[in-house]
Formats: sequence, structure tokens, C-alpha cells
Amino acid sequence: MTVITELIDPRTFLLVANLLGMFCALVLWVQARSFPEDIKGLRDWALAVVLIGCASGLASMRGIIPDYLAIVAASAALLLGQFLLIVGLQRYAGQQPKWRPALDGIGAVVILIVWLTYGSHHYQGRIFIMSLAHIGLFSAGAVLAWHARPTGLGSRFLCAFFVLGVAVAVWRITTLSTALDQADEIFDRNLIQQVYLGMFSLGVLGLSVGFILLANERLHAELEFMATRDPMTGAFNRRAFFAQAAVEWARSMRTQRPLAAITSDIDFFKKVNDQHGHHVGDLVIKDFTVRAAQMLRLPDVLARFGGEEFVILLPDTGMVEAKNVAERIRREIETHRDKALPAYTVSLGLSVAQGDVGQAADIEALIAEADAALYRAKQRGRNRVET
Ligand SMILES: Nc1nc2c(ncn2[C@@H]2O[C@H](COP(=O)(O)OP(=O)(O)OP(=O)(O)O)[C@@H](O)[C@H]2O)c(=O)[nH]1
Repeated sequence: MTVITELIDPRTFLLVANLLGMFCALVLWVQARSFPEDIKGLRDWALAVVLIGCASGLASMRGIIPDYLAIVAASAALLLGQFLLIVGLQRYAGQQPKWRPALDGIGAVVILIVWLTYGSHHYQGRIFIMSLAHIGLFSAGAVLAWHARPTGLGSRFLCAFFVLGVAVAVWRITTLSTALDQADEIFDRNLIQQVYLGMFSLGVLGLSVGFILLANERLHAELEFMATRDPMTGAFNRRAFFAQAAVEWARSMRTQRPLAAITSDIDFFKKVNDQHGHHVGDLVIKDFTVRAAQMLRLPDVLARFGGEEFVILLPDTGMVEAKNVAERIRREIETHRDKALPAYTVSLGLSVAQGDVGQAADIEALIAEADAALYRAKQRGRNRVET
């Protein structure tokens, strides 16, 4: 351990870590400009990294510049920077940050630091207070990171670095009680001092990488959603439907298991629009999506083909079962009315391919058959299921 602490020159280490931190801030800032508006928090993180970099820059000039800069201003910048990490995560999660209590708390800590520096000259007290503040802020960060969506590598990576920050701060406090003779010397070449310094310079790099990963994962999820979903209802779009239908068709032909398709169309939907307005028409379409989806199983695929027309694919489902599903949807729409919406009904057409003895030549033909059945349902009075 002594070899390591002798090998690393703390000032050089801080300088290099700060430079890397500035590069991370630049990446975060560029992401903030180019990512969709709803991925929030990147700007706060860019500013946070700059503030933390300034804090360790000021601290590294201890002895060269006055203590009110190297200790007081550095502590204030460090706490503000760490608080901005929390603000960024809250904004990312769509929460409103609570500035007032946090800024009051940081102000109180800074006043204590001033007193411990110039009044009581209590180095251990200063470290104790700062470590407590780090524990509070990093714990909040760990909780927010753990719940950040999507829960992938970025969220876990971030959480791990916040927990590491808490662990280092706790360790710092425990070593204070056993080594009361520690000097007020930031570049002490003892292990805990260097770990502590490393945490606030290299740690912020780890956190930045974690947040960049997290934001990229969110971007990827959003792009995938946009490419495969209908924006109004969240149901699959035509393209995503056919991609999944091709897989299910091939599986059905191979295993000779049945594959069912249901097409559905809201009855007299033009009237809904004309009598209640387009906005209510949209709400009816969304209502249908939610309630139809509730009637389906996990492998079933619900897609909006346009307007008030939906197609449902039911893998491994024969005629009797598929008819039950279609009837369940029809009855659900007819009977359980959302009081805020006008009453409406739906007609459904159904067709089934029975493995290689199915009549339909391909998935398009299967849907055309279901469409023909839907046409008959409309002809025969609507609010019914035809096969
Ligand atoms: N509000 C809303 N209306 C839509 C949307 N897409 C299509 N429409 C309207 O849906 C109506 C569809 O009406 P039609 O298909 O002619 O028939 P219908 O009134 O539903 O009658 P039937 O299908 O014969 O029972 C049209 O007036 C379209 O303008 C949409 O996204 N939102």
C-alpha cells in the first residue's frame, strides 16, 4: 500500500482526473443538446461535473491560494456539484427537485466549515461534517439510480458508484475516530486520504459514465418504441406486427399449431367524431386499446393498422378459443363503459390457420380472411363476431 501511495503524486492525480472530468462534462453537454427534450438531467450533470472539478482544482491548490478558496469555496462547490447530480437524476425521473431544503442544508454545512476552519481549527470535525453530507447526498443518489429507468447496466453502474461513495465516506469517518492525530494536510500520503481524494475525482468519472450509459439506454428504448409502436395508443404498428407475425407464421407451419387473426373496427366511429369531436374520438380509440389488451395473453400481438382498425394475432390458438377471445372483447366494450366516454361497440372478424392444413397461403391472406369476416359482421348489424 505504501508503494502505491508513494508512486501516485496526489496533485498530478487530481489534475489528470479533473481533465478527464472536463471531457465527461463535454460529452454530457453534447448529449444534452442532441438528445430528445424528454431525456432530462444531462445539463445538470454536465454542470455538476464542472463544479466538482473546480472543487478539487481549488483543493489541490491548498497552501498556494488562501484557505477561504481552497477549503471553504472548494467544499461549497463540491456539495453543490454533488447536489446537482441528485437534481439531474430527479429531473431524469420526471420529478421536481426540491431546491430550498437542500440549499439550506448546504449553506448550514458551509457555515460550519467556516467555523471549523477559522474558529475552532478542527480538522477532524470538518472531515466529519463533509463526510456526513457526502453520505446523505450519495445515499439519495443510490436510491434514485436504483429506480432509474430503464433498469440496465447504466442504472446499476451508477448505483454502484454512489454506494462506493457512501462506503468511502463511512470509512473516512471511522478512521477519524481511530486516528485523532491526523494532520490538516490534504496531500498526506496516507492511504485513506488518497482513497478519499480519489473518490471525489475518479468517482465522478465513474458516475458520469454511468449517467451517460443510462441516458443512452433510455434513448435506445425510446427509438425502439418509436419504430415499433403507434404513438397515440402504444399498440404495435403495422411494421412491427408483420415482423412478429412472420415469426409466428413460420412457427405455426413448423409445429402445425393453429394461429388466429382477429380484425376489429369500432362501429359508427364517424358518428363519435361528428357528435363529440375528434379529441373524444381519440380517447375512444385509446380506451379500446387498453381494454382489448386486457383481454389478451402475453404472446398475443395487438396492432393498430390505422384509424379505428386493429388487428390481433393469437399464436397457438384454435377457432373455439379465438372466438371466445373475440367475444370477450366485444362484450367488454359493450358492457363496461367508461362513464367519461360515449357508449360504443365493436365488430370483429376472425380467421384461423391450422398449421399446414390452413387455407391461407400466408399471413396477408390470413388477415384478408379475417377482414372479409369483419365485413360480414358489419353487414349483419355490427357489434358482433364473424368467422
Ligand atoms: N378521432 C379520430 N378519428 C379517426 C382517426 N383515424 C380515422 N378516424 C376517423 O374514423 C372514421 C372512420 O369511419 P368509417 O371507417 O367511414 O366508418 P364508421 O363510422 O366507423 O362506420 P362503420 O365502420 O361502418 O361501423 C373517419 O371519420 C375517420 O376520419 C383517429 O386517429 N382519430
